[in-house]
Amino acid sequence: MNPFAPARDFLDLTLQGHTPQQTSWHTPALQAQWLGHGLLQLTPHAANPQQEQILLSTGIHGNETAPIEILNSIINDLLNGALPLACRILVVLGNIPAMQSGKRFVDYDMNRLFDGAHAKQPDASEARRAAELEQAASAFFAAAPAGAPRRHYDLHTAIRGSVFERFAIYPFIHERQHNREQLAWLRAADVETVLLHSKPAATYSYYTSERCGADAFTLELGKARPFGQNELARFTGIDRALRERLSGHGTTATPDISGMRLFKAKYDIVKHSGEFVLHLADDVENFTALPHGMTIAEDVEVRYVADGGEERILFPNPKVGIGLRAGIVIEPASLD
Ligand SMILES: O=C(O)CCC(=O)N[C@@H](CCC(=O)O)C(=O)O
Ligand SMILES: [Zn+2]
Repeated sequence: MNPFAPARDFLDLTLQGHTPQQTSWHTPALQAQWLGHGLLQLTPHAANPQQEQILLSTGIHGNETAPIEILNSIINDLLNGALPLACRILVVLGNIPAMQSGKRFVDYDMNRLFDGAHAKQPDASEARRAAELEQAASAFFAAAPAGAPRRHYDLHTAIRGSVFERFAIYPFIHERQHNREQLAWLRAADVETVLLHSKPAATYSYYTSERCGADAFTLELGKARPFGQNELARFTGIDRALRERLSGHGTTATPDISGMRLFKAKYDIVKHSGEFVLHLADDVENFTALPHGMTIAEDVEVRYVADGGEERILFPNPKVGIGLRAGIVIEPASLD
């Protein structure tokens, strides 16, 4: 039986904006619960209470389609029994109107609206959805057995190409250590570069890390392309690693993170006004080194100048809204 019929599957149903005829059903291996548009919870019948609780989100930016396709294919395999499920998961397809129109966002970048920031943009269509996604994450983790590890992988692709093709962003954490087992798993997923954020942010991964106690990551898995135009062969590492983790085989007792490239955020380049100018061409890739003394960007009363020769640029984007981050200057780091 296909619970999403006449839609093909969960993604198809979500893009069509339909509600399934049944919102809760069983397969021989699991219970599925459709919790709302783009929200699907799967619980294995034979759950070990100490097993991980994993939130998998994607489509927070509607044009970042490769991870949406990958996650949908994993869901299909869990539902049809081709892939065993060992842990309770919540799947979130984030910005559905933006996915339908192939855009990063409709009114406002959703990944700047979490941790309460939605209250400051009440007119943006994304504000209500960000509040819903916070609530979905909080309810999912609140219902987890005490002591079960909590994870959140927020899957993205980036606007620009990248010197290091795949990378993770580790939200700023308070009074916790960076989780080496998680880093080793990322390495096994071919994600060998990690940016350690240095301050709180209004992103979904910061929200679940800070408010839900999850080991949370924003994963940048390649370059953003429209549905159907992704070279899925470039995403086999994360596909394999997620499948292993969900079926209970992903953890390593002796985490090895040797050879991983670690960076930390030094400061944000902020677009303060319409006068903002970025002195980096459109084809400059993420992680490009910034020579000492180079003017990276200028705005009214501020010049951003590279210092020391070890700095690199991440997410340069002069088209962001005023007041938002137009790039991050990063530098090499080591673990605490
Ligand atoms: O390619 C870009 O310029 C942006 C890619 C992207 O969406 N990145 C995330 C990173 C989130 C974080 O800093 O944790 C974002 O900008 O929301
Ligand atoms: Zn994104």
